[in-house]
Amino acid sequence: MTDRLTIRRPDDWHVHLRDGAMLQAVAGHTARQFGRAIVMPNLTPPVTSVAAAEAYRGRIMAALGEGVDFTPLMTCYLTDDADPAEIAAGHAAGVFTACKLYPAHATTNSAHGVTDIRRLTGVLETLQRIGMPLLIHGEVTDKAIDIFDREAVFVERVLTPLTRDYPGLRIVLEHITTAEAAAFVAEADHPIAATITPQHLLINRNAIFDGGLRPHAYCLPVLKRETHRLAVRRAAVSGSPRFFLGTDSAPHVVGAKESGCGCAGIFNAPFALEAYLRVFDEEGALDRFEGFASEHGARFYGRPLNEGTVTLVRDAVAVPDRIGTGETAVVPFMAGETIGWRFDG
Ligand SMILES: NC(=O)N[C@@H](CC(=O)O)C(=O)O
Ligand SMILES: [Zn+2]
Ligand SMILES: [Zn+2]
Repeated sequence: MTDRLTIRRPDDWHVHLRDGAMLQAVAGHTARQFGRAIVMPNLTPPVTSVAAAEAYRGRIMAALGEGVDFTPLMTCYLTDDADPAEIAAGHAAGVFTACKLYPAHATTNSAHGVTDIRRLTGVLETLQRIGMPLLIHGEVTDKAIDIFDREAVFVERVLTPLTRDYPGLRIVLEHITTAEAAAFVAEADHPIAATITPQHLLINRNAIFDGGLRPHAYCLPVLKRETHRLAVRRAAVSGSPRFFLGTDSAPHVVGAKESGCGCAGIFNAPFALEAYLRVFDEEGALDRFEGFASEHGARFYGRPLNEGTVTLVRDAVAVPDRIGTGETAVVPFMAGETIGWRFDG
């Protein structure tokens, strides 16, 4: 039995670092484990300009303080009026790493998102031409579609034609949750990849209703049934370079979760690597963990692999019930549970 695992320093290819007091509270958790992270732009207001992204990057670095070796990779939130010239300029200047497509009203802070992908023709042509990745929250927003089917329907109705119309467009389907999404990404004759969260690997939709309503297990795309969790797990440990780590760590203050209309989002940053490693351990795939955590994403994004390493040790680590106080009090993923691995730095 392997009791100690050292891998190249990993990256988080999908994270919400928020702003203000919450940014101060959570940024260090991500920077402690990861060398780089793709930072989601769904602030209020959203990050839609080069200037806003540069300012946000500055606030992230200020929150971390001096001497922290961490690179936030910034993204541009696409709206119906997104300007291809601004996006291309931001990419050329090294400010924008990717663009993020939120279908309007699909998830937290997506009210300014895209109402119809056909409005993005100029943007998509530009992204394809300059090789800039399009990151997608892949759910249809049609209220007539059952919430558990919205990702699979998105793959069929939106993603399939998108890959046909833009054969060179680099796409990351974010936080996949279904067998349909995993199969599409694995098999498509297209430059496409997917991020996978720890929660979609470790729990299924029963967790939302386990003895009562569990708001801290609620995220979007919503957890699916067990067969989907198993399909996503197989994809993660398959060794395919198209699947890589993206925590989707999405903190909401405890009162916003434990509410008559609780926010979607699971805060998993403090024990992210430990949670993922548990999955690879259970699957007998420890030898594939480094690819998933530290190599596949960097290669897809055309970035060098990180220097340096991190080490995880087999150990009983208790996840606290709550982290922080007041306006930054959050309940972490797996609160009150014990994880079998400890991050050793
Ligand atoms: N995943 C979530 O449930 N929530 C995210 C938004 C998102 O990634 O869709 C958030 O910003 O809170
Ligand atoms: Zn999302
Ligand atoms: Zn997210």
